[in-house]
Amino acid sequence: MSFNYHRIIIKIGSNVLTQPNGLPDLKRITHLVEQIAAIKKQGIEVVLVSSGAVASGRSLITVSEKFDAVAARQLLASIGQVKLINTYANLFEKHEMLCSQVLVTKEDFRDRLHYLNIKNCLDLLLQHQVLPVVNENDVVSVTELMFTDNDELAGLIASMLNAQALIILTNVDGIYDGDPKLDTSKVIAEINNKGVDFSSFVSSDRSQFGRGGMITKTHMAQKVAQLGIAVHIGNGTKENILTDILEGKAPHTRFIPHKTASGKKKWIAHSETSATGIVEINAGAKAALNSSKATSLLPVGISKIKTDFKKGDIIKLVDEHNALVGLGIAEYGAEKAKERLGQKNQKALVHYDYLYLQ
Ligand SMILES: Nc1ncnc2c1ncn2[C@@H]1O[C@H](COP(=O)(O)OP(=O)(O)O)[C@@H](O)[C@H]1O
Ligand SMILES: N[C@@H](CCC(=O)OP(=O)(O)O)C(=O)O
Repeated sequence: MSFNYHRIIIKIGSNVLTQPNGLPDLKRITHLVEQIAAIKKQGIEVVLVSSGAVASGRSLITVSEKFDAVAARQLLASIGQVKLINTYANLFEKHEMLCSQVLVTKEDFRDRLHYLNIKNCLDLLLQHQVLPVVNENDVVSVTELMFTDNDELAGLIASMLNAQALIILTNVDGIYDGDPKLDTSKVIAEINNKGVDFSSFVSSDRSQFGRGGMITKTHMAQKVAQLGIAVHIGNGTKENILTDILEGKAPHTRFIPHKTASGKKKWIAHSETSATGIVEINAGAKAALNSSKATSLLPVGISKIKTDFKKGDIIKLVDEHNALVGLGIAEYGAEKAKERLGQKNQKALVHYDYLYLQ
């Protein structure tokens, strides 16, 4: 089955771009650029989220063991990003294409204003037929402010730009139903329903240079597919993988997209770290919100206002075990919410249109 997209996000992991010795694999990067150029020539808009700065840095400098991991990553990424982006610029120039560098940190998405600032810039680049090459800026983003990895960043970009698909290239054929190293394990071709428990067959093992692992990939892929964006996970080391995935020829894992969510819901879905308030909802409200009927969060379903928040803030909805149920925009502040706690016939605290369910 081939796919007819007009805007896609392509994420390439470190292990696809590097040889086993950690040096950049120029032959493979060249082949991937050829494929991306061919896709762009079909009129498909592409944003590339590329790891590999740290890996490129390793090919240029040796870091003494005495430096901690954060400092080493900053040093390697600062040096390596120059080499990485220059490699892309020179290779795309051969196809008469212009690429650009977009380095971001999680902080750049902290509120709607900053989020829209990045969105506007990426939209402008695409309008000018430029290929944005996005990467997390490891030089300035420190541990607590970092994305888990570029999979998370790629999922955010796909949602922000209302892409039809996110293609994630890693060093295995897709998500296996067991340990990928075992012959008995098979690639799962399609994943449809949210809430699949991947922990029974996705291990926390990461590839040699990967940062997030398959667990972060699957969680991000489920969230993005739930927002209405198809997610394809395939093997970036295979010949013609990108064009073959689009033509439905390559074995890989596809997360089937659900109903397309609004732009606002997509933003809310990626705003957990900027949430200020936390409200605990009761079992009845949890069941109602997760039913097929569009339901707002009413005060009658709230059991506790756990933290302060203002009207318009992003708030977390948690259950009695403090597990995240969803995120939403508060229609009024915590004080008013406390006054209305448990009451019937009161205005919704979170309207359905501004509610994202995990
Ligand atoms: N069930 C699974 N299916 C596929 N890969 C898995 C699974 N469980 C763990 N993995 C590991 O996840 C790795 C890919 O994730 P990661 O290291 O983050 O790569 P990348 O650099 O592409 O982001 C694979 O190399 C594999 O070792
Ligand atoms: N900004 C980092 C990204 C690291 C990362 O997410 O790696 P991976 O898990 O291989 O996609 C770099 O360029 O090395």
